[in-house]
Amino acid sequence: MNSRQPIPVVVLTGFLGSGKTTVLNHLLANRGGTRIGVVVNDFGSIEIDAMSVAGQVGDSMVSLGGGCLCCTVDGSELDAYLEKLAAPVHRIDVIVIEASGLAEPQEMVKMLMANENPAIRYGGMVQVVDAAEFDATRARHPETDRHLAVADLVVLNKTDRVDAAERTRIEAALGTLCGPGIPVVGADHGRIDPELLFDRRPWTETRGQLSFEDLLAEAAHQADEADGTDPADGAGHDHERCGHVHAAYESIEFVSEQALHPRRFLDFLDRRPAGLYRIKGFVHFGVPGHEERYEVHAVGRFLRFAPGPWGRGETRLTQLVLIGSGTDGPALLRELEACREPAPRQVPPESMWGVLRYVDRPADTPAED
Ligand SMILES: Nc1nc2c(ncn2[C@@H]2O[C@H](COP(=O)(O)OP(=O)(O)OP(=O)(O)O)[C@@H](O)[C@H]2O)c(=O)[nH]1
Repeated sequence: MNSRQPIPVVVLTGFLGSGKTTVLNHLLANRGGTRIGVVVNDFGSIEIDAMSVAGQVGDSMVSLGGGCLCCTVDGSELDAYLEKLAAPVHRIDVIVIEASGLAEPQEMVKMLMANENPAIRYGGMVQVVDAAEFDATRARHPETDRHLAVADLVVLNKTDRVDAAERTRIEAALGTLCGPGIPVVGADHGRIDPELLFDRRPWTETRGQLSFEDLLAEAAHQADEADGTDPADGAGHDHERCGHVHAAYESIEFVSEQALHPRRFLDFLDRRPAGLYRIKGFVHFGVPGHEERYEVHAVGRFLRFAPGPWGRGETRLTQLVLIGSGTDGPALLRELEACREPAPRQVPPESMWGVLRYVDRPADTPAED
């Protein structure tokens, strides 16, 4: 008999680029001995979020790319993964679902409420809000207010990007938009107290995180046994007709084995159209002295690069996901192709200066708790 309590499933939502992956990585890094099951839902088919989370914790999650979970017709794709994560053998304490930045939170909650698996229970919705983009996001998407009204906890993230008066103004606005008594927690780089989401176990009880390979192997096996369909293939999404926020957005992917020229790429970023709201991914410049993998994030006009090591044996690829509304996808791809550089070793290192202006210096980077 299973005497365990149902495992809470927490939904982490928030508009494109608000900081969901940053919050999730912070929780994973500060989980103590708690075992967290993670479901990451990327909008694009290149799973940048999944890669960013995996890099943080050593591949301990399930990734559902290629569309918003909220459009899954019957929720069975999600149910199958939750069932897998909730199996007693994994001894998971809490499951966190990072929704895509364009997901409809209410739909996700409905799907979880309808789940009849006694091993899990809905554990609440955390909405991440970008303080610097608060007004712009609400203007662009009036649905934001409706999403806030159903949140159980609001994380007002990127407080480092607004001054005290602006923060007070946003907190007051959130106070009226959120349900009565809903906590609004300010955060810089997603650093919230993990206890807000789950009871942290002491490190002495640590049993390690679940391996991604374990999950995939078992999921593939179950899919074979069922009807031969792959639960990770994103089937069932109907972005055109669902009427959700993401129906107005398109996602474009760019992959290049050739390096990108730093100046040409930065020019591309400087000229990016206003409708191209989000860019994320990894860039290979290959310029002498700058051979690292550069993670890039653009959120509205905000731009950051973060250099880091390539994984062992990892192919040096540029992989970008561009998400926008009313953008000309083929033209953007042509512009990116023109950024390719066949001889990066011959590119002078000072060509990187423009990129380096957007790298946070160590003093800017918050220390972990
Ligand atoms: N200045 C500042 N930047 C932040 C903060 N939190 C996150 N960022 C940066 O914002 C960018 C987007 O953060 P993510 O965590 O990837 O956002 P997300 O909500 O997961 O993005 P999507 O999955 O595309 O919706 C990254 O460059 C982060 O480093 C913060 O508190 N302050």
